[in-house]
This record gives sequence, structure tokens and C-alpha cells, in this order.
Amino acid sequence: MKWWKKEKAGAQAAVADQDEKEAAELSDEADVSAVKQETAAARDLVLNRPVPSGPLMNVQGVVRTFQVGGKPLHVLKGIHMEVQYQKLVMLRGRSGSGKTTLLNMLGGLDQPTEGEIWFDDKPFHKLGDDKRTTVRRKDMGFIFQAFALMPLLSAYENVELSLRMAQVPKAQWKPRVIEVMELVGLGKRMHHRPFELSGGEQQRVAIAKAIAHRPRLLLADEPTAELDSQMSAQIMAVFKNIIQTEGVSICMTTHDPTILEVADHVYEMVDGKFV
Ligand SMILES: Nc1ncnc2c1ncn2[C@@H]1O[C@H](COP(=O)(O)OP(=O)(O)OP(=O)(O)O)[C@@H](O)[C@H]1O
Repeated sequence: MKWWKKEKAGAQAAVADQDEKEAAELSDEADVSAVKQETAAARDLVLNRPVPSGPLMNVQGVVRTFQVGGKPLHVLKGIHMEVQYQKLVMLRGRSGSGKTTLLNMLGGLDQPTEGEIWFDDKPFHKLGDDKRTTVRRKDMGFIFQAFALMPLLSAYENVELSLRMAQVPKAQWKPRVIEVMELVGLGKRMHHRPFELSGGEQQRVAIAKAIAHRPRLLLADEPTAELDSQMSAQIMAVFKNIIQTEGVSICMTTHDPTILEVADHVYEMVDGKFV
């Protein structure tokens, strides 16, 4: 497991005990239909956001060099790319080509040695740690190869946890969790725990969790790597659906040539550069 995946899992574990208690307090008797209307209104607001003509994310000349044993290791060697609003972008390349390193930059989990990353017309590469964390929590969602779900919490509670972490007001949790679980096709299985769900279903819970707080950008590192071709196709169908219904943009890495056709744009990475 890569370090930033561990960091995220650790942060979630720290609040898990408290979350389990609070999740138990949720009552099924709440007036779901009234709050569902509020949620629909919030979604309309998101979808009616004006879509600017420029890209959501613009990467210019990004270089990332690590120092390994006192020697420079050049992993990214001048990356230029764009993620347009409400599009699906794939980063394809062999293991070790630098895809995850680039995804870490896009998500603000690491910073470029050189170059610029503009997010929503703001210089993301210039922000300090705190401001980057704020942008990440509010406007970005992450999906990982290992599903990063809390095993003791139900699918519902896992998604609710992400709303708590994004500091979404508690009154919105229930309708929003139900909405995103229905969106990923798990409306009838949301009270199951991860071990009671298939790999594809667990990944759909992870998607629900990543989009629940209405991010603008979804970053996914090999989201279909552990799935068979049928489940991978389902995940890609969910991605296409949430671009339409949630107005999100997606950037994902993949090794899998069979899913490339659903991308709006594919960047092929070889040894730290696009070809
Ligand atoms: N923090 C780091 N310190 C030193 N080297 C690193 C660091 N992070 C990544 N690397 C190196 O950068 C190279 C690219 O790694 P990266 O994980 O980005 O590749 P990848 O294309 O995502 O591979 P995979 O598909 O296997 O995940 C590798 O040689 C890796 O060892």
C-alpha cells in the first residue's frame, strides 16, 4: 500500500470508534422525502454551476525528482496535461512509469519540483499545506485500488463517515448517503458491511464515498485493477453516469487497455513523459 493510502486509512481509523456510535444514532424515522428535496436542490445548484471554457485542472511542465541514496531520481520529466470540466481522463502506462506520482501531484498530496498546477484557475502548486488540504477536502474525491472502506462499518456508515470528515452539516447526511448509494446502484444493499459485498460492489461504495461531498474532481488510482472485466465495465458505467448526474470530472490511472474506449482523453505515460 502506498504511503498516502496508508495516511488516509489511518485518519479514518482515528475517528472510526466515534463514528460507529454516532452512526447508530441515525434514525430510519427521519422525514427522508423532505430532505431528499433539499438534496435535489443542492444537486441542481451543482449542475447549474457555470462550466468555464478553460480546463478544471491545467498542468504545465511538471517535474518531480526524488533524492534516492543522495542521487536524483527523475520520475516526472515535464508533464503537460489538462482535465476539462465534466470529462473522463485516463493516465495509462506501465508499472513504474510515474502515474501514481502524477496523481499525487494532482491531488495535492505531493508538490512538483518544477512546473505549475492550476486548479479551477487557482495556482494549486503555490498553496501551502493547509490551503491544499482545504481544497482537497472540499473539491476533490479519491478512489484507491484497495477499497479503503472501514470493515466494521456498513456501506451506509462508510459513506456517512466521508460526509462527516468533509464537515457537511449532519442534517444532510442521510438524504445524501441514500442518494449516492442509489446512484451507484446499491440502494438495496447499503446496510451491508464490506465483507458481505462483492469486489465490484465494494468499489461502488468507494465511489459513493468519494463523491458524497460533491467534489469537482475525482482522482482514482487503478480503480478497476482488482476487478474482472464485467465488474470493471460496471465501474466505468458508474463513472460515466456520475459525470452526467453530479457534474464531476474524473482523472484515473489504468493498466487496462479494455476500458480505454470510455475515456474522453487518454494520456500515455512512458518513463515520466507523455508520448
Ligand atoms: N517518494 C518516493 N521516493 C523515491 N522514489 C519514488 C517515490 N515515489 C515514487 N518513486 C519512484 O517513482 C517511480 C514511479 O512510481 P509510480 O508509483 O508513480 O509509478 P506507477 O506508474 O504509478 O506504477 P504502478 O502502476 O506500479 O503503481 C518508481 O520508480 C518509484 O519507485
